[in-house]
Amino acid sequence: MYAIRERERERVFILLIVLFKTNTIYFYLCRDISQILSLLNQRQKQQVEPTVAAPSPINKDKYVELKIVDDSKFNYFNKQDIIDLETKGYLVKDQFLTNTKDQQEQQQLSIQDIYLECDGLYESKKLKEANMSRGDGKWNDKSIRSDSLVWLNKETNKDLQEGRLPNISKLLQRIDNLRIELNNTINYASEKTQTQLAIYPNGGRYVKHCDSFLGGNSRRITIIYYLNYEWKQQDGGQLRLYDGRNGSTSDVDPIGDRVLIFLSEHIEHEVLESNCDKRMAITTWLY
Ligand SMILES: O=C(O)CCC(=O)C(=O)O
Ligand SMILES: [Fe+2]
Repeated sequence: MYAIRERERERVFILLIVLFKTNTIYFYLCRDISQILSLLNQRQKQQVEPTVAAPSPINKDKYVELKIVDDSKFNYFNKQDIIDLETKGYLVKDQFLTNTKDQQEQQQLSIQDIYLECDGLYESKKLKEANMSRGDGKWNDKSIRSDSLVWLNKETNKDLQEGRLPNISKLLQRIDNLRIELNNTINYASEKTQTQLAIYPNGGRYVKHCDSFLGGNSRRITIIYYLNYEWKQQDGGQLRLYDGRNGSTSDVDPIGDRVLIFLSEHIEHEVLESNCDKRMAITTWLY
């Protein structure tokens, strides 16, 4: 009798030890999982503000100093545009395709034809989901950046090289004329460019960011050509521009045939939620 009780006590004791140990293991497991979760959380927070702050303006009135050296070369731009770029950091030009002094240019191109070519690229799956990169990290999170894109650089894009995108090619030439005009009128000295087509699906957005990193690449000007020629207010997808000096914001509607130009290094911006089927824009960066 006594021996049986002794054995039972032993069993209970062993059971208690086992329970204690499994609890300990459970405790450590929980601790590790919560550490992993908090690390993931921290990373997610970093993703929401993925860029370093934009550099300060040279003074409170001007982001940069742009000096007009030859105003006879103005075609798309005028003196006020240059002042806007210096002081507000951005400017908007509407009816881009027809608003040129060049008579021939006015006739040549229709936004519908450009849109159709872009849509063709999308439908033939030439666009890839965009990544965000910062330092050596790369993220792909739809709630942060939801567009898909294709690079439209002549050096690398076969469709452009082989003449399959005649309307887009003409548009790119017009956009490049802006670069040449800046070089001629304000000595901008920009030789290198980079261009992409980006399409946002319904519900898409791109959180606040800066196109150029301090001490990183050297994108100086962002030129965006909007393609939604039937855009309506309820389609949303405005580009919110932040004024780093006083925190004020300006929302630019992504209206078709509109060109938005801003200082890549200074103007932080955010694509607000888009509610149309495909929000399309072609963006060129001047280096
Ligand atoms: O499409 C836009 O309005 C801006 C897109 C943008 O900010 C970007 O691609 O860096
Ligand atoms: Fe951007």
